[in-house]
Amino acid sequence: MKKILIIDDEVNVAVLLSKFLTRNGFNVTTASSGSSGIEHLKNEEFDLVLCDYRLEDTDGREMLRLIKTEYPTTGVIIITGYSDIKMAVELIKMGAYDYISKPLYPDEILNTITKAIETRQALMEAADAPAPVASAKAIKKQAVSSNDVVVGTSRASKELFRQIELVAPTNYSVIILGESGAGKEEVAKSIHMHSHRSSQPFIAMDCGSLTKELAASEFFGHEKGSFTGAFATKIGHFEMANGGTLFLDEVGNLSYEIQAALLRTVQERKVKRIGSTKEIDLDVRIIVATNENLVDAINKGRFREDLYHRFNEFGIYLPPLRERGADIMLLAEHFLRLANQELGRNVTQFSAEVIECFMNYRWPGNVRELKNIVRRATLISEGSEISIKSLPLEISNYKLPVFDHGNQSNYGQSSFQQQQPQQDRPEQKEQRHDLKNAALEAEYETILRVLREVNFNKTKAAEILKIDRKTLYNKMKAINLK
Ligand SMILES: Nc1ncnc2c1ncn2[C@@H]1O[C@H](COP(=O)(O)OP(=O)(O)OP(=O)(O)O)[C@@H](O)[C@H]1O
Repeated sequence: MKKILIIDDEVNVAVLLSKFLTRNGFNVTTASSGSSGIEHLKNEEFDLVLCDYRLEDTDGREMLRLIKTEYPTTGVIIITGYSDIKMAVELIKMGAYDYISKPLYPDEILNTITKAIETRQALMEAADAPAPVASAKAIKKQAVSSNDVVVGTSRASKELFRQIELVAPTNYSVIILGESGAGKEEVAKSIHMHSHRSSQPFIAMDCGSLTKELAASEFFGHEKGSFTGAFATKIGHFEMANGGTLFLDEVGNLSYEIQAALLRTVQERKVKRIGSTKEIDLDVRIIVATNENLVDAINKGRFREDLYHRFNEFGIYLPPLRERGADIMLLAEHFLRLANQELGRNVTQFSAEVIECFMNYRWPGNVRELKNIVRRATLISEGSEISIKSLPLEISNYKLPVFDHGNQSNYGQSSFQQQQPQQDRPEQKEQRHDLKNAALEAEYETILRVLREVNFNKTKAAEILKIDRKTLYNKMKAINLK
């Protein structure tokens, strides 16, 4: 069970947070002052410290400095009031994993904590087992990295990493094209990690979940009182990424107006917070990702051609997982190691049948789907090997596509017939009847089913599930689908 230390002198906040996190499976200790927090840290090891910025006997900056020096592997998240956001950005640069602003929202807290713990795990694992993962040194250098990156051995991956190495040291803007879940954000992080900006921030924005109203303020920030609801000054993502890299995911979803404002900012290399007259100089490298061909979006009048050319100084195509043969098992083994660590299991291998299934399956959700399948299989496996019984039926029953007129395998042809799932196996039925997790399990299954139906297109999935994209995004993160 992951251990969290909450340091907050507002006892009500600490108690509420502690109850919430305990309900969500964490082992929580609270401290009402900086000094008692330090005592706890001396006595036991914590995965994460949640520390309020304003403490009576010290402050978040001092606590962070101390924790990073004495307990460098412990993650730190700072809790701030609205007016402390600028300070929070500096704290992140000093090594805090993230900050959470008050008022605190459960979804946000849980997501941030989960990511922070994943990062810690990834860093510790990188230190233990460097190959075939990118070197521990490279990963540690990029404090923003949330995962180890497996460098594939397939021809497609070798070409991909050649391109990453080629473009990383330059200041070129890059467009990464690839299916959902193929690892576009990981590619962006790798470019950042291999660039001279690696010690500076890497800021990722999911443009798909931005509403029109929010977008400008998220990109450019705003001054307190500049519009109704602007209760405090907000730093925009451009400003946060200054000196480093700004990664815009699903950039094709941005509205036309925001595209115009983006173009101006990129051309002028200056940003002004909404409601401010002060221009701030920018030195930001932009990397964008898309799962649709932006040229089609231009032809349909949804994407500005001038902005496209600004972004397209270098283009990288990230092939889908099904075209990256040898990488599949390399990634699967990596995710097995992560899952063992996370779940405290000792599953050491995949059965031959599982390997065959993995190599044949289409992986519409790409690396994200593989990660998720391996994690679930590790959880429900009883022995030291992942057997075919631990896979969902749509994967274990997946057969190689065949020609209509024969049974010769012909993967990727349009004339294939996919075999229908067989009856549920009794073992799987039993495993599903765990009442405690029934609601979560049902939500998980529904989200996963819908995502599969729409080839992991989050916008379409959110529409079908009748939730907004941001909520879907948060739920995917909470159940480890992101
Ligand atoms: N080479 C890799 N090594 C390790 N993990 C990877 C690799 N590629 C992808 N992943 C993992 O797979 C998941 C999906 O990757 P990522 O978020 O980068 O995909 P994406 O293409 O940006 O997805 P989306 O289009 O939905 O935003 C993440 O959990 C990521 O850590």
